[in-house]
Amino acid sequence: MPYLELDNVSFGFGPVSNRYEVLKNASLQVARNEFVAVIGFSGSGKSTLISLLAGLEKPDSGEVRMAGKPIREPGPDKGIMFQNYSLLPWLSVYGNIELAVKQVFPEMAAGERRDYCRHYIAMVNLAGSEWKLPGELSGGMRQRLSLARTLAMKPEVLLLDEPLSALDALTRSVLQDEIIRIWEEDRRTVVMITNDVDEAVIMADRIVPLTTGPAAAFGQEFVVTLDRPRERATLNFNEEFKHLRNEVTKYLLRLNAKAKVLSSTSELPLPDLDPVIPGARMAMA
Ligand SMILES: Nc1ncnc2c1ncn2[C@@H]1O[C@H](COP(=O)(O)OP(=O)(O)OP(=O)(O)O)[C@@H](O)[C@H]1O
Repeated sequence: MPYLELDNVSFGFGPVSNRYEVLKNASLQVARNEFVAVIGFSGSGKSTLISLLAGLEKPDSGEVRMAGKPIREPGPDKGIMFQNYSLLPWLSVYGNIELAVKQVFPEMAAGERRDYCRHYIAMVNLAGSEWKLPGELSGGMRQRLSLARTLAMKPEVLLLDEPLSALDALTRSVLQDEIIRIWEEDRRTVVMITNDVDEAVIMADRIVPLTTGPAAAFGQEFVVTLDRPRERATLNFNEEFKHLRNEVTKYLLRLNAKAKVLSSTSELPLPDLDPVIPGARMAMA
């Protein structure tokens, strides 16, 4: 049985009469402790997918399930990490983590909580910065803090919504390695949204493209069989890595080309308005 599942899910925004359909009949199955990367173009519905998996949105039809039960609301069993950090700016590194830990483990004794928070701060290499405010941290450090906070809540499922997209290439690769190192030590079920093919191949067990919207669904999936740990320095010379990267890229380009053809041949409904003629007086009813 899959651990996390989207079963024929459709979801849109707006009133029924004029609904913008983001996902249509989308189905995805994620095994327990699997690391799945969902890749897609901007606007295809990736963040919407994360909101559905987190229980922040409900499908119009179909069902989203975790461990066989419908997901009805957000909860600490589903940890989300957004690209914009969502940290509390008035709390220190330690304070941000402690607040989350207090919410999830209210019965934890003060001494144990201190050690627990420090453990996660050290895990993401932020020891020494624990009394700094988010505003005093670099973008990469904020992402680390956001990751530590999510992990400290011990969620069963990690939902990562383009967690590294705001970072420069170097910091991004350091954090990719860090997320993988932590995941390998303490495996969880992960769904990571990304728009970066290399990131998906380096990190994931499986890559699932989202077709271009509207009415997006999941396309052809790619299984990543590269051994772990994956050594970034040697991957560039690895034939399997290069082949997979090319295949995923080619597939995404085909999807994009198909979407362009469809949008150029589909008819656009125009509003039924009288043209405005410069200089003409408007008739008042
Ligand atoms: N609250 C909303 N109300 C109406 N439309 C929305 C809302 N949120 C998203 N959309 C629309 O739904 C579609 C999918 O949005 P979503 O944010 O899921 O895409 P995305 O793939 O995550 O995009 P990006 O990669 O640019 O962040 C877009 O066309 C967007 O305009």
